[in-house]
Amino acid sequence: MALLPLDEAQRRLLALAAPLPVERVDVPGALGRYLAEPLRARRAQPAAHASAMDGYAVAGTDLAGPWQVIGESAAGHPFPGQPAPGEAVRISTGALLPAGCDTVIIQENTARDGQTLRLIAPGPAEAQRHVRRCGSDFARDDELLPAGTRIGPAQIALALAAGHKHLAVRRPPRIAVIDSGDELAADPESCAPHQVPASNGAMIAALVAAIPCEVRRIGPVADRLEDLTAALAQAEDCDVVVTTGGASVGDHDLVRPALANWGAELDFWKVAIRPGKPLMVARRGALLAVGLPGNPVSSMVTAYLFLLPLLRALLGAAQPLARALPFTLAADLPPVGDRRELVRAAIDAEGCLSPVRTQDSGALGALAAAQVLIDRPAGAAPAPAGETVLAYLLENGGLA
Ligand SMILES: Nc1nc2c(c(=O)[nH]1)N[C@H]1C(S)=C(S)[C@@H](COP(=O)(O)OP(=O)(O)OC[C@H]3O[C@@H](n4cnc5c(N)ncnc54)[C@H](O)[C@@H]3O)O[C@H]1N2
Ligand code: MOO
Repeated sequence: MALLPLDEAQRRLLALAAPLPVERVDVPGALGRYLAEPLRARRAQPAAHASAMDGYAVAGTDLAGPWQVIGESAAGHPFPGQPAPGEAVRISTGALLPAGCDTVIIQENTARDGQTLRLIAPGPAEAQRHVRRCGSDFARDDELLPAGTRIGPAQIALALAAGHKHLAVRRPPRIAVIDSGDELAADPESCAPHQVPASNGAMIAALVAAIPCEVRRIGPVADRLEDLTAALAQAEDCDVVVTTGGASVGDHDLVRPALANWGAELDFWKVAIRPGKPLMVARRGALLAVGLPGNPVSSMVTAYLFLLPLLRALLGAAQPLARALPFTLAADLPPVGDRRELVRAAIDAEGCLSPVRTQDSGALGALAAAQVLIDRPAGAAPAPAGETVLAYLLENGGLA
């Protein structure tokens, strides 16, 4: 099977991902999900002209003073009357402007003696200053966010401010993560020399924690066709099953035959990237299987490039793929071979990138020192320090 270019492999995977059913959840509970429909404003914000500062509300046609202070408009307690020329109303930040007022003079620019208020500012007061006009943040019926937008802290506040108690979002995907390999020890404190502590499953579960989903961990499972098939069968009620290891061409690499044994149909296998070449994707009805390579760095990189976008797509994200950002190189990079390379790198104090000490796909010590993946095209010439490169942020699943 020919190696697929990364873009094409991602496209093929995302084409298999139908967004999950819609449910309505309370607004704070929608954190990390994606809007299933556009967010419209059910009210205007501010709902009336409001003050942006603490001071005095006056009419824009009555700016010279002095004024008589005839009352107060506090947040939640509007002033009921309408000041006449020569009158002002004490006002606090966020409070509504009294009728007939369109200007706030900040209190630092005034002196008050009893109810008499004077300007002490060097210049004249300016009409319409320090006022948040009705609807200046948003107007009623405005489309505030398109469907497919991720709901973060600001979007939660916006939805509440726009008058929503609930939001329509997609239900979180259920995923099963299977560690497989005879060499894997479940207990890292009791690991014989011929064994390796199972770490990929926990790493993948931690990586997807940035995205709302239910994770079931399975294994470690032995390198036996029937064991692996039985492990896959345990994931039948899930939306996605993820395996790590056994994805390559060795005699004990059984994920492909186990997927076939279980009735899953292979969609593609092997992508032209380093690390992560043996990635495979299969489907069994609506259930998608993502076979990650066993090498820990390959597992992490392919989970980042394929599994996270898949979960976002199932949640209805408009932009499921991570976005790469430009960075300056602090060190030279070697040329790239015939597979697109995801170079593990650290961000220095100046915000520039240096590759970590080894790019070995088994080197977890080096992976743990990396904060980004530099995206290097296949066949690229050496890149000298100072050059701009594109890189994906690893933290929290990156910027999508
Ligand atoms: N003749 C060839 N050999 C290999 C090729 C190839 O094209 N031809 N591809 C290489 C590449 S690239 C990769 S990546 C690896 C991936 O192989 P597998 O997916 O079959 O992974 P395993 O052989 O099962 O394990 C590799 C390595 O990773 C460790 N591992 C596996 N699972 C876990 C886990 N859950 N937690 C921690 N560590 C794990 C395992 O012990 C091995 O050391 O194949 C190359 N070979
Ligand atoms: O692709 Mo493998 O992941 O080069 O080590």
